[in-house]
Amino acid sequence: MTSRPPFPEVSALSIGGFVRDDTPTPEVDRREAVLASLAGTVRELVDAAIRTTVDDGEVHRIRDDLAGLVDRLRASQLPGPAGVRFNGEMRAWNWGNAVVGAANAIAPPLEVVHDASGCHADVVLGAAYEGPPGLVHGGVSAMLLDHIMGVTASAMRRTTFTGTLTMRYRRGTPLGPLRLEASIAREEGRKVFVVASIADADGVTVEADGIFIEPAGLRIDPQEQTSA
Ligand SMILES: CCCCCCCCCCCCCC(=O)SCCNC(=O)CCNC(=O)[C@H](O)C(C)(C)COP(=O)(O)OP(=O)(O)OC[C@H]1O[C@@H](n2cnc3c(N)ncnc32)[C@H](O)[C@@H]1OP(=O)(O)O
Repeated sequence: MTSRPPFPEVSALSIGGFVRDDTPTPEVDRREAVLASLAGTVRELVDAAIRTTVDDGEVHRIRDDLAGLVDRLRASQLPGPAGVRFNGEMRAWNWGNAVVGAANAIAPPLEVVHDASGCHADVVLGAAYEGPPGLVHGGVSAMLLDHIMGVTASAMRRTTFTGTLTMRYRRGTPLGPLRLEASIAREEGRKVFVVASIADADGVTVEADGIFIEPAGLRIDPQEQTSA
């Protein structure tokens, strides 16, 4: 669910940990849309479950119905997490990602947009992300900022890991519509210094700065990856 800037030459990319998978892009797009549709409904389910006031008997009947649906999904499963894959056109997909995964109902999902100064994302956080009453959980704020800062640091041309992440919670972040922004402050060798914020309609609620590091020896030429 991340918008893509123009691709650099494949040989210029550093994609440690990604798995080369030569599924054609139209097929990736088709399957992603199918799984996103399911995740959207599951996300609705999570919100509905949190906020339901139906009686106990109805809750138990719904639970039993859902257990049957889980069994149907379990009929064919990946052996582990979804991972991150990319094909020869550098179409990347990370359907299980906690923040942007198309198949992950836990992900809001964040739709990260690359812009002239870095990245931004508009998101609406509902009851599933609550910490203090009516406010976003501080760990959720950190998770979303970590992701958009990592995407900003990687700039779709290198792999960076979060080294240090510092948060300043200036005031409570209300559930509802929010805007995240991130930009690169400076770079020193393999270290990328990123600043970011979350804002509501009244201004910034959380500020973050982080050091994202391109690990030594993690540069992997995607041409050398075997199809999986
Ligand atoms: C097409 C491509 C698209 C890609 C899109 C991807 C988007 C993904 C978005 C995902 C977003 C989500 C993102 C996530 O969730 S990433 C998941 C959370 N992060 C981790 O799991 C990272 C775990 N740690 C490590 O892997 C290593 O320790 C790292 C990689 C961090 C460094 O290990 P490495 O062995 O390489 O380091 P080095 O010892 O050679 O030191 C190198 C320099 O760095 C300095 N340093 C070291 N550690 C830290 C530190 N903790 N803070 C500050 N600075 C540190 C050090 O002093 C030195 O500086 P200098 O002396 O040179 O000045």
